[in-house]
Formats: sequence, structure tokens, C-alpha cells
Amino acid sequence: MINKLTIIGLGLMGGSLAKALKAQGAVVEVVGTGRRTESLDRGLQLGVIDSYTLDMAEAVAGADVVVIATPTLIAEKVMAELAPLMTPNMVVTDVASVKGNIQRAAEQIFGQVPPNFVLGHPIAGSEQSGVEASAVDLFLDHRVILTPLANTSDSALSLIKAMWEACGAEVVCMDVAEHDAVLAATSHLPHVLAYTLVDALAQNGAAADIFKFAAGGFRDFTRIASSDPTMWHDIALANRDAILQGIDAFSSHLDLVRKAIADGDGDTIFASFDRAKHARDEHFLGQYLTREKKPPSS
Ligand SMILES: NC(=O)C1=CN([C@@H]2O[C@H](COP(=O)(O)OP(=O)(O)OC[C@H]3O[C@@H](n4cnc5c(N)ncnc54)[C@H](O)[C@@H]3O)[C@@H](O)[C@H]2O)C=CC1
Ligand SMILES: O=C(O)C(=O)Cc1ccc(O)cc1
Repeated sequence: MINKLTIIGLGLMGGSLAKALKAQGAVVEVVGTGRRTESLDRGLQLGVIDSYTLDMAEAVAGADVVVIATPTLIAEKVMAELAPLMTPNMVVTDVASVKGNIQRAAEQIFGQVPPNFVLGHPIAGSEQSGVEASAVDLFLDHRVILTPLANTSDSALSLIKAMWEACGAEVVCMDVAEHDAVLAATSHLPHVLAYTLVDALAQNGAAADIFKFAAGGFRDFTRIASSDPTMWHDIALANRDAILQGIDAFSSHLDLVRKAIADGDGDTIFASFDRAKHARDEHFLGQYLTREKKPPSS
């Protein structure tokens, strides 16, 4: 049970966490803080938080857990503001999508990441943002990755693990660099591709027709291009090296498919598409299709 939870940056993630913990009776009091009153007022009206203050010192005083839930690059600045206010009894965590930059920023600010600072990332969300989009079940049956360091306190880690488990999430621990590489491939690269595809098409003179005649596949593929550009701008800059590696590996693969299309090399095209279908079906549909891997016509 958390007595006082303070959320810095009350949006989709912070709001959903507060709703889930309240629904489970896992928190007594939730206090919000931020730069502007708009989302905090709305959070108060919706019953997501019990009170708010723009004064961070007041917001975190006596808190058992402080969650930094702002956009990724802002989280670095928030940490600097929070540093002089941290006490040994307080556990601080974050929800940012990249962990390496948070670790480096904490090391610059504190010398080393404090034992009572547990870096975290819920792998759940949507293309929507803001406290109005927050949902009590956002984390239910989703994973939360924590990236504890050698000096992270066991009790702080247990508290944050229990907090996410109370929301119905499965907690897994991972190394910071591994987290950033995995998320670059599975989340950051797809967002870069979706944004870039829509942007490239939207700049085409015939954009209106392209969107008008787009089928469901286009909508599925590009849903995430409706995500908040500020959030993804921050992620692109914060996870630069891993995202660049992902773009380069993807570009080489796209070049192979491009060449196969240009050469009329149906076997290569089919083999690539078939491998992709098997990989995706096996993972998401739990099916392994055993049909022969060759073009239907050959
Ligand atoms: N949206 C998603 O699907 C997911 C987001 N994340 C990460 O969670 C973090 C928050 O994302 P969301 O909740 O989606 O964003 P959001 O935009 O819904 O909420 C962010 C909140 O931070 C506030 N804020 C901005 N600047 C601030 C400052 N200087 N001081 C205090 N508050 C400030 C905003 O007013 C807003 O209320 C980001 O780091 C994001 O990468 C992680 C997993 C999923
Ligand atoms: O909208 C979607 O499908 C997402 O991919 C949500 C998401 C966005 C950012 C994260 O760091 C984790 C999950």
C-alpha cells in the first residue's frame, strides 16, 4: 500500500497509473504536479488525483513514491528539479520510453543513479495522450520493464514492482542497453516508419486521393502516426544510436526487397513475405503454419 503517490506530469501514463492504483485500493492519496494547471484541473475533476500543486517541493513532501511521467527529455529536467527534494524514504521512478538517457542524466545530476530511483517503462499505451485518455485498465495484462542497476535498493525495486503488479501488469527486469535496443526495434522504429510514410505521402500532390482510397491496411499500419509528435521527437533524440541501427538494418532489408521487385525475382519476394507472415502469425496468433515456403504459382 502506498500512502502518498506524487505524479509529475499528469497525462495518459500518469493518469492511468493513478486510476489503476485507486481502483485496486493500493494508494491512499494521489497528488499531481506539473507546469500548467490545465491537465491537473481536469485530473482533479475526473477524480484521477486528490489534489495538485504547481510547487514541486510541496507536491513531493512526504511522498512514498514519486513518478516522473512527463515526455522523455523533460524527465531529465524534472530530475534536476527533484534532486534537492529527494529524501531516503522516498522512492522515485519514471515511465519514459528510453532508459539510457534517463540513466545518464541521473548520473550527471547525482553522481550515480540513487539507490531509491528505479528506472521503469510500461509497455502499454496508445496513440492518444493527455489525462482525458487515461484508462484504469491500460496496464492490465501488459508488461512493465524495470531496469535496476547494481546499486538499486531491493526495497525500492520491490515497491515499484508491487505498484505495477497492483495495476495487473507483469514486471520484467532488463539491462538498460538491452531495453533501449529492443524498444528501438519493436516500438521506436515502427513509429519512425509510420510517421515517415504518412509524411511522405501527405507531401505528395495527390495526398487527398491517396488517403481517400486507402484501405484498412493503411489505417492499421499508420495508426501510430497519430501519436503525440512531442513525445516521439523526444524518443528519437533520446535513443539516437539504437534507432539509427534499426533504420540501417531495415534499409538494407528494404533494399533487398526493392532489388527483388526491380528484377522480377518472385522467389525472393515471396520468401521474404512468407517469413514475415510466419514470424508474425506464430507470435501474435499462436499459429505455426506448415505450408511449403514457395510461391503459390511456381
Ligand atoms: N503514450 C504512450 O503510449 C506511452 C508513453 N510512455 C512514456 O511516458 C511518458 C509520458 O507519456 P504520456 O503520458 O503519453 O504523455 P502525455 O502528453 O499524455 O502526458 C505528459 C504530461 O506531462 C506534462 N508536462 C509536460 N512538460 C512538463 C514539465 N516541464 N513539468 C511537468 N509536467 C510536464 C504535460 O502537461 C502532460 O500532462 C513519456 O516519456 C512517454 O515516452 C511510455 C509508455 C507508453
Ligand atoms: O500505440 C501503441 O501501439 C504503442 O506502441 C504505445 C506505446 C508507445 C510508447 C511506448 O514506450 C510504449 C507503448
